Amino acid sequence: MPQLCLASASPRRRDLLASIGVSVEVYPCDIDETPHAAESARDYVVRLAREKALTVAPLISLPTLGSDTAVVLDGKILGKPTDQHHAASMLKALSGRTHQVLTGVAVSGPHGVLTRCVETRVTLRTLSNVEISAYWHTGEPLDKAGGYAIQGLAAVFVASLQGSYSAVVGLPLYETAALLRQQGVALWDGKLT
Ligand SMILES: Cc1cn([C@H]2C[C@H](O)[C@@H](COP(=O)(O)OP(=O)(O)OP(=O)(O)O)O2)c(=O)[nH]c1=O
Repeated sequence: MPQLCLASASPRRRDLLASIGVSVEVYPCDIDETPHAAESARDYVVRLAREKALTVAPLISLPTLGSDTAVVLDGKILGKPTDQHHAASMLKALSGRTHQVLTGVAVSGPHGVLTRCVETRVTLRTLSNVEISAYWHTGEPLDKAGGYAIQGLAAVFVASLQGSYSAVVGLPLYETAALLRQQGVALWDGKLT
C-alpha cells in the first residue's frame, strides 16, 4: 500500500524515499518552472515544490509531496541545460567555485501544506574544457540542475559539500522525514523514538 503520493517525474526522488522505507505512488506533474520577476531563489524552489504538490493533491487521497532543486551561483538560478553549449557555460561558471544548491519540499496532507527549504554549499574543483566536453557526452548533465550529478560521474568534480547530500540529489531526507511525520505518514522509526 503506498503511503505517499510523489508529484514528480524524478526517479531519484522515488529512490531516495524508497531508501528510507517510504512507498510511493508516482504522479508526474508538469508545471511552468519560469522564475517570477524579482523572486528570490528560496521563494522560487518553495513555490515550485508547493505547486507540484498542490497540482496533484486533489487527484488522490494520500499526503502528496512536491520538490524542486535549483543550483544558484552569485544569486543567479542555473536551470537544467538545454544543449551542450548551455551545459558547458554552466560548468565553466561553477568550476573552481562554491555554489548553493537549494531544494524546496512541500507536503500537503491533513495539516495543510507544510514546506521547507534546505541550502547546501557545494565546491567544485577546477574543470578543464576537455573534461567539461567529455562529461557532456556521458549524457548525465541533461536533466540535472546546474548540469551535473553529484551521485554520478560528477562525484569526481566535488571537492566538498556542506549541508545535505540527499538534497543535492533531489530530496533532503532528514527534513522530508520531519514533514512526513507532521502529516501523519508512519516512518520506520515511528514507534522507536
Ligand atoms: C545538482 C544536482 C541536481 N540533480 C537533479 C535533482 C532534480 O531531479 C533535478 C532538478 O530538477 P527539478 O525540477 O527539481 O526536478 P525534476 O524535473 O527532475 O523532477 P520533477 O520536477 O518532476 O519533480 O536535478 C541531481 O540529480 N544531482 C545533482 O547533483
